[in-house]
Amino acid sequence: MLLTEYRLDLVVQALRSALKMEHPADAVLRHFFQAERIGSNERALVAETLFGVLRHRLLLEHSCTLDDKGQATARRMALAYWVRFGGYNLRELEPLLKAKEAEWLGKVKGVAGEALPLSIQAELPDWIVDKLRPHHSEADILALGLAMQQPAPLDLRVNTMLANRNEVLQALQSEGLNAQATPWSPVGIRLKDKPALNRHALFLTGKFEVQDEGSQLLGLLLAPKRNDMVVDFCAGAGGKTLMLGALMNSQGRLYAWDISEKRLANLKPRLKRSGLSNVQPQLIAHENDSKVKRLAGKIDRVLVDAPCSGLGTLRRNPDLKFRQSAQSVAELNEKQAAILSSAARLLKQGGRLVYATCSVLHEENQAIVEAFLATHPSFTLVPAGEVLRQQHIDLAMGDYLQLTPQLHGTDGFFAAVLERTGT
Ligand SMILES: C[S@@+](CC[C@H](N)C(=O)[O-])C[C@H]1O[C@@H](n2cnc3c(N)ncnc32)[C@H](O)[C@@H]1O
Repeated sequence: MLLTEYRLDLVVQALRSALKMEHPADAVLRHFFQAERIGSNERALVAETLFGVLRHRLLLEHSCTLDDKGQATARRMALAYWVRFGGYNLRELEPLLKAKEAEWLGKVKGVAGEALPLSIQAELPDWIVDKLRPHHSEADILALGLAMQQPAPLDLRVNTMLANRNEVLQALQSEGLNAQATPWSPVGIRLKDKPALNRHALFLTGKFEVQDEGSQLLGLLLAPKRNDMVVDFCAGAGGKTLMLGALMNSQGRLYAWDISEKRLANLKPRLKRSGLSNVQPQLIAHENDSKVKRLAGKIDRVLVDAPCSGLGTLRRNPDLKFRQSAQSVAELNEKQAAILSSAARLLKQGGRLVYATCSVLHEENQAIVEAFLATHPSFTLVPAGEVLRQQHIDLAMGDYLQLTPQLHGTDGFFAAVLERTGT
């Protein structure tokens, strides 16, 4: 796309807001597009550059120190991004450049990435590298960081209440879309490109929903049965609730709880499309809400999709690594432990709970589960690998489900399967 002063100016305006990190990048972009009525080419350029800059922010900031100006302004970050990652050459940028910028950008192009510190190569701030180091090799941290710099594909889940995977797959392929069955989830479809699907007839009629394959595997680990009583404790807008409801064939009862009225409201239209009639969305005040006491010991399956740092979703939300911090993770850890121990009260003997996050940090994952097991002797860890085998899913895992983009092509997910074996 031709780069003009006008287009650069739009990009700089959007980036200035995003780089403040006061709001999530996708919200910044939404507000920007509402305020600026711009053409589709400009929208694509602004979105691509904004997310690209956030993905590569550490290297770009380093690049901004390579001349005597040294400042990482929105303009310089955008120019450096275009030269280094956007596929533009200096000649294409020339008409936009001020004195000495061409010289500086020549240096940016030549930076040898391999010689930079791990944090910059992996595009993970120091506080995240520090948290990963005790549990991962440097090579693994780098592989994770590099995989998180790639945009994610678009995964769909076929709603088995209304369609089967082949039918949806064939329909999408016949429209010329590059669609493949996902490797592990039997109800998933992966699209290589990211077409806008929110007006697609199969979406509007509830035959598919957008859901990462990793998230689908969490539902398959919980494996609710048709007439079970199930609680989705942190249901949000219901990404996983809808899958659980379909796995139950719209039978039994599925409570979708959350403390956020807004998120539960977003579940309503999705629920309507899905054709499910076994889901009951309910607002709870906090994890010790009286509803927990009322249903204690009565529930067959509980999903705790805990609030977390979201660091497993950096492909989609690259700004999270700058919006979270060691302190916010510590606060989340307290919440995660409190939610897990309260939710566990719901289970009847023999019942199953899945604790899950979309984080790659040990302290949000294994550490929470280990501390729970140490203080709750009536619960036993069931190896996730074993549950996957029972579900005929050919994915090798040990005690925990641990998914990463570099190994599995999914977002980063963690899950532990716990069973109430005692009273
Ligand atoms: C990871 S998100 C859930 C995403 C959702 N399960 C999905 O698949 O779309 C975590 C959710 O936990 C909710 N939450 C936070 N604190 C909670 C609490 N104390 N009890 C229940 N839900 C809580 C948040 O509002 C948020 O919607």
